[in-house]
Amino acid sequence: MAPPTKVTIIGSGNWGTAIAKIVGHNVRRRERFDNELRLFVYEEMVDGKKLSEIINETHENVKYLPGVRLPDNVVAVPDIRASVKDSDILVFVIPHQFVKNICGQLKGAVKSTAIGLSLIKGVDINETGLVLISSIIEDALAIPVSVLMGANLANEVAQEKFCETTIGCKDKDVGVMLKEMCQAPYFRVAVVDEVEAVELCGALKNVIAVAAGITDGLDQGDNTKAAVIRLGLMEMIKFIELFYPGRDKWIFLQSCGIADIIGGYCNGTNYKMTMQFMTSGKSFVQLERELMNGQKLQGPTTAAEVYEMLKNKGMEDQFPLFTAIHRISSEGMPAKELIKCLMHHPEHMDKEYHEHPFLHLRSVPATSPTSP
Ligand SMILES: NC(=O)C1=CN([C@@H]2O[C@H](COP(=O)(O)OP(=O)(O)OC[C@H]3O[C@@H](n4cnc5c(N)ncnc54)[C@H](O)[C@@H]3O)[C@@H](O)[C@H]2O)C=CC1
Ligand SMILES: O=C(CO)COP(=O)(O)O
Repeated sequence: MAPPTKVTIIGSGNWGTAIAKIVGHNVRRRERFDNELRLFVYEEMVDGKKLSEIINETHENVKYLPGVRLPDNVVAVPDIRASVKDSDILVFVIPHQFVKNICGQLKGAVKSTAIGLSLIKGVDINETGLVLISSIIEDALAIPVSVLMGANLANEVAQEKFCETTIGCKDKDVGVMLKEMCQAPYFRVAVVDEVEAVELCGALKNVIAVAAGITDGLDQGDNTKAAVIRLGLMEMIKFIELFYPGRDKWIFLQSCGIADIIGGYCNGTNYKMTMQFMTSGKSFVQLERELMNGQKLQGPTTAAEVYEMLKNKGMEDQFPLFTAIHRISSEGMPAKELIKCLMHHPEHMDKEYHEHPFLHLRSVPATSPTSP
C-alpha cells in the first residue's frame, strides 16, 4: 500500500487557519492521508509568547482566527523548511507579496514528487508582463500547482456557514484527491480543469471589491453596486481573454467567478477597508498598519499591478473600471470619478446588433424575425 499522503499548509493568517480546520478534520478521517497536518506559522510574539506555541498549546490561532478551535492533529511549525519535509501536498495560503521570498526559502527542501495547491489571490508582474502566483511557485519549486478560489470569507467558513469553492486542476486524479482533502459538509468543492482563469478570477475580484467600498463611500445605492458587479465582471472576462484567450466562459459562473465578486461586496476586508479609506482620508498603507492587526490588504496592491500591466500595453481605456479603481485608491483621483467611469463605460451595449469582441455574444439573434 502506498504510504499516506502528507500535507503542509504554508500560511496561518485568517484564511490559512480556517482552511487548516477543514483539512485537519479531513486528513484525520481519510485513510489516504497522513494523520498529522503541519501548519507553517510565520513566527511572531503575541502577548509575550510565540504564536506557534500558543497554537500548539491551545489549538487556537488567537491572532488571526480567534475563537475557532483547530483539530488537535494540526501542528504549528515555525521553521518553513522543516514544515514541508517529506510533504506530498503543499497548500500555499500567504499574502501574495510574500510568495517569492517564501519560495526562495523552500528551494531544495521540497519533495520532488510534491504537488501544490494555491489559495492565494493576487498577481505579479515582471518585464514580460503578467505572472500568475501559481507559476511563481511552479517555477521556483518545480512542482505542479493547482488553485482553489471562491466566495470564501474565512471567518464564515470557520463558523461552518455554507459556501462553495472552485478548484482548478489539470490532472483528474489530483483533482479528486484535492477535493477529498478540502470538501466539508459546509464547504462544497467543484473541480474544473482550468487553472489560469480560476486564479485570475480570485485576484481580480479583490480589485472589484475596492470599487464596492468606493460606491458605498460615495453613498450610492444597491443599483450602483449591481452596475459595478456587471461591469467589473465584463472587465474580468476581457482581461482573462486578453492574457489567456479561449477559456470557457462557464468558469465565470462558478464560485470563483460571479459568486466571489458578490461575496467580496458583502463583508470582505477589501470592502471594509475601502469604506475606511473613503471616510478617514487616510491611505490604504496607513489603514492596513493601524486597523488590520497584521492582516494584509490585497485589493489596492492588485489594482496597482493590474494597472501597471495595462499601462505597459497602452490599454487603460479598454479597462476604465480597473484603471479608475487604481487611480482612486493610490493616485489621489477623486472618488466621484468612478461614477463617470460607470456612465461612459465602453461595455454598455446599446447598438441594435452588437457583436461583442470578447464574449462572442450577440445582444439579439443575427436573424431575428423582424430582420429585413
Ligand atoms: N481572509 C480571507 O477571507 C481570504 C483570503 N484569501 C487569500 O488568502 C491569502 C492569505 O490571506 P490570509 O490567510 O487571510 O492572511 P492574513 O491577511 O489574515 O494574514 C497575513 C499573514 O501573513 C503573514 N506574514 C506577515 N509577514 C510575512 C512574511 N514576511 N512572510 C510570510 N508571511 C508573512 C502573517 O503571519 C499572517 O499569517 C491572500 O492571498 C488572500 O487574498 C482567499 C480567500 C479568503
Ligand atoms: O477573498 C475573500 C473571500 O473569498 C476574502 O476577501 P477579503 O480579503 O476582501 O476579506
